Amino acid sequence: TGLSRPQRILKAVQKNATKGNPESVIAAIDHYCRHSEWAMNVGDEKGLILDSVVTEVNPSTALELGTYCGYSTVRIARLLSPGTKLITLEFNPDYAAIARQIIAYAGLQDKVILVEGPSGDLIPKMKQQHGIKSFDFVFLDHWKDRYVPDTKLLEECGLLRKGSVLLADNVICPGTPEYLKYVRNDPRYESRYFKSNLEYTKVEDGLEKSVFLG
Ligand SMILES: CCc1ncnc2c1ncn2[C@@H]1O[C@H](/C=C/CNC(=O)c2cc(-c3ccc(F)cc3)cc(O)c2O)[C@@H](O)[C@H]1O
Ligand SMILES: [Mg+2]
Repeated sequence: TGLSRPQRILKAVQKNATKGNPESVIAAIDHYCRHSEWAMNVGDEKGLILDSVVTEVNPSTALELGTYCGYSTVRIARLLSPGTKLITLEFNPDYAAIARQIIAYAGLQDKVILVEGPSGDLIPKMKQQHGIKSFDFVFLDHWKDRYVPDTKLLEECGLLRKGSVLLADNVICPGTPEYLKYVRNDPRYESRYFKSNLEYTKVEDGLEKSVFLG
């Protein structure tokens, strides 16, 4: 049945981007997904908000839930200071295989640890497997009904500290009503909504930035 969408995205990167140049990888994916076929990357518009939050936090430890093709993985990893790593969790082995190639094409393989498996199983192993004390920054972009359980799991595992920043994609479209209620009503979080548009469309979507107050 031919190539999968992630495989077609990888081909667009190999055809149009320059090896070792993350900006060109990002541009190649955005051009392909805007002009050829839509895909659920955070995209260029919300990507600028992601960039600004990552730059502001300048995390020593960062976690991404839901790698997909690695588009936001590349966006985040390209901004990290030397010696810091992004851990990204992906349970679909086919997507993980494509993402590894896209991350490597961008030359960012040394800044990214892609772990295959469901986040619910992997989060409790972060301390022991990767020597993580806590995460300075977490990007949530996986199944939308997993945002609340995984946030609670991060709290329970002691992986959030005073000042940890959670940034959640798609809080309007497809929407994460339970998550918005959770982070906006819980006094341990200071939340703010960044209005934007669903990737490659004019439909409203946005990112919710929530600072854990400890
Ligand atoms: C088990 C926990 C767990 N552990 C580890 N990896 C996990 C996981 N749960 C999921 N994954 C992986 O993450 C990615 C899924 C991401 C899910 N994202 C959207 O559904 C989405 C949809 C739209 C949209 C679609 C259609 C529309 F019409 C409008 C908007 C736009 C967006 O930006 C979106 O992010 C895949 O790689 C999964 O394999
Ligand atoms: Mg998303």
